[in-house]
Amino acid sequence: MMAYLELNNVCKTYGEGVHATEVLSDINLSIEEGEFVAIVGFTGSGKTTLVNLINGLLKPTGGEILFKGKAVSGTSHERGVIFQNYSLLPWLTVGQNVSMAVREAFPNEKRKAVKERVAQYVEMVGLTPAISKRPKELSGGMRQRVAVARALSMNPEMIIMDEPLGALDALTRGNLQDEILKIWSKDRRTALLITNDVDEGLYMADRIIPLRPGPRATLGPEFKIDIERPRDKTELNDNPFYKKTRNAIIEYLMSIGEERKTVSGKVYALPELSPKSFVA
Ligand SMILES: Nc1ncnc2c1ncn2[C@@H]1O[C@H](COP(=O)(O)OP(=O)(O)OP(=O)(O)O)[C@@H](O)[C@H]1O
Repeated sequence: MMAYLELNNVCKTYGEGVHATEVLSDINLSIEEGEFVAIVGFTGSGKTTLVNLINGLLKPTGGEILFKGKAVSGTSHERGVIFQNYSLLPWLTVGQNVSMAVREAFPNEKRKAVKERVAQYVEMVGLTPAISKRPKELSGGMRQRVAVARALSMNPEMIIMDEPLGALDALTRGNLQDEILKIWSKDRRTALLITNDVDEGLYMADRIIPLRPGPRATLGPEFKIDIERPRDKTELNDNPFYKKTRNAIIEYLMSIGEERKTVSGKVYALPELSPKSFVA
């Protein structure tokens, strides 16, 4: 069977000649429709580059990226991205930020239908009372909710998340994880989450794949997260499979971190690995 998203021997080099840096090297990834995959990577290892390649903002230097069997060329509303920095337009209200996306994705939709769709997604992320506010009047968590609403309002088949919750406090982060999971499980959109937080990946994904540190970053072995959904954070902490998998991933990340350090003399920041007390 053809995979839903497929990366075959994908490489990405920035610059040319002596200034060339191969950021990603030989990336092979295959995601099935409806799957939730998390890629856990080190800071600066090329996570955003990978997102932009899959999204179609960047072209691979080598290899191919197939979405539903066709080579990705440019961005598409079929793939919605939630960026790490919200990227809201500061002079527009919450409703207007979402509306812009809706009109772009559904150019033929009538005003009333657009308005209804905007209201629906703003409601979904619990921001109806703030619909007329501008980004500067919102907290970081609220802004990220707008970004989530905006990406989902375009009704993408696949949701790509580039460290979407990195800047948020633990409580807000937990709430938004749950909201994204709720939306994802409702119609099982294919989802790709890029994160530096192993626990976030363990809580949300079906599979975790480490991105080895760059330059020439490549994907490591996958870890399957065979834990029933919906998952309960408090129970997860006592789940032997969860503990075993978490340890295995962390051990793997630490070992490649050490390897790189001795190879390049450079220090790479590790993803968040410390044990966490989950907020229920
Ligand atoms: N347009 C560009 N030109 C040259 N080098 C670039 C460009 N974009 C990114 N890089 C380099 O590629 C490497 C990977 O960058 P990228 O932003 O993909 O990493 P990241 O894992 O998303 O980082 P972070 O965790 O800090 O967000 C970095 O060393 C960066 O300096």
